[in-house]
Amino acid sequence: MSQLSPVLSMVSPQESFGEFRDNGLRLDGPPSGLENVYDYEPGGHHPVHIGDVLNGQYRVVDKLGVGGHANVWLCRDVLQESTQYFAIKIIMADASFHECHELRVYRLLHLGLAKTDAAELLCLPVGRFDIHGPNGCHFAIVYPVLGPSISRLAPILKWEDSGKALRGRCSQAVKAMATLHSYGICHGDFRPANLLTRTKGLAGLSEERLAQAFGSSRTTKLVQVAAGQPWPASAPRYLVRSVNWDSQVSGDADFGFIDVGVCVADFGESFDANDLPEDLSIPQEYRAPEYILDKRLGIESDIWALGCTLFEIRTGRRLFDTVDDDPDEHLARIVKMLGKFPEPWWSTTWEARRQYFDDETNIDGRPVSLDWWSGDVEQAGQKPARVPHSIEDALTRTTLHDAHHTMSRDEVLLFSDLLRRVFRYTPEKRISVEDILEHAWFRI
Ligand SMILES: Nc1ncnc2c1ncn2[C@@H]1O[C@H](COP(=O)(O)OP(=O)(O)OP(=O)(O)O)[C@@H](O)[C@H]1O
Repeated sequence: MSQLSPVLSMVSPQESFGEFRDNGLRLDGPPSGLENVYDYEPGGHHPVHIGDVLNGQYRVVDKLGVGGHANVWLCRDVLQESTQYFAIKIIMADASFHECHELRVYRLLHLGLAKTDAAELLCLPVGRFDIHGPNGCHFAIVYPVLGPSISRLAPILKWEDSGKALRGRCSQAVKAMATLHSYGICHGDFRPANLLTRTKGLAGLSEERLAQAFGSSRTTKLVQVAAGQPWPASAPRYLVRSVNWDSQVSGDADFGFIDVGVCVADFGESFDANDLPEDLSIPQEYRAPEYILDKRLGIESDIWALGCTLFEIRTGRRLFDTVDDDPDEHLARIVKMLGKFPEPWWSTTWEARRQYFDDETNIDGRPVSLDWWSGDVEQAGQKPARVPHSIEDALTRTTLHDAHHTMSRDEVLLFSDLLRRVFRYTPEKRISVEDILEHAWFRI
């Protein structure tokens, strides 16, 4: 979910209050990978401890992830005789309101997607309940348990032919989007972080065995800044670090609980292709130029994000990596790689263009970048340009020194051909998701 509630949409707690938000607690350890301590207050996260039973049915066994507006807990269904695990996403109280974006996933259920062959490619909810706690009322959505993001697989799995395996994951990603598009739904936030792997072998596994597999004592205590106060009901006694999937794959060919199939999650930004939103919270790197420049969204902007995602899955690198999510730098990187924008974008719409490129192109028709642009030191004659000047160049560079993502010259050419069809500036000329699936790159 990437949507912001009225209260939580404030830029950052620090900026909004002019000082650090403080609930009187601090972590007794490093904060990396943990939710914000100050989000444990009315309107924020529900305080959870390992062993808590949610809704009289789900015992919390571990933590699966931390998002902008929710924590995801690994829970065992205590009402079932056989051991079954679920992922329970508990949304912050201030984000648990009727139009909560997380609930958009139910549109997929209403359309009957759970009954299609493609259902296993989509992370669909299997239940829902509310939690009334000290910080308010929280939506809790029950999902199947998924594994790590697809983009982390290549370095941690020891595939014999990682090229083939990664193209297979790409094909599943395309099929998932093709299914959504065939139902008139755009995902809206299609990117590797929202493409998780499925899991296997969890059903029937004891909690002890699970704890052994993921390791215990991944908690960090919370302590009170001013000692002697009563412990606030709004906060847990400790925060829990999310499961470390790497521990599941450090061994041999057995990938532990990870099933390498792709499952698309997070439909919080999804929209109806016939009822387009004005805004989207997809991160800058995956935004199509027509959205950045014209605020135009549609099936084609989903396909642009899919192209970025395919590149990232296959190469392990971001295609358009920007510093500080700067839209102008992003556009400059796109132009550097794909060429001059059409009018009126080039001369009028993109106001900052003259900070990056000359008006005229060179004799090859390529845009001439201004030499002081920090993203491109080509003209200083010192180091090679840091920004790739074509898709082919990007593919060659990113895979050159990375054993997990090496590509043959033939594959570079075929994959560049596919991506050039994806990254057409005119949205209507962009390749459709069905035609992507037919491309020769998938048949290498
Ligand atoms: N079904 C699931 N199974 C296992 N892990 C999950 C599942 N759903 C989410 N996660 C993990 O929890 C993390 C947080 O989930 P998610 O990104 O959906 O939260 P969010 O608050 O909606 O995020 P944001 O608003 O930042 O996009 C994910 O990055 C993922 O690692």
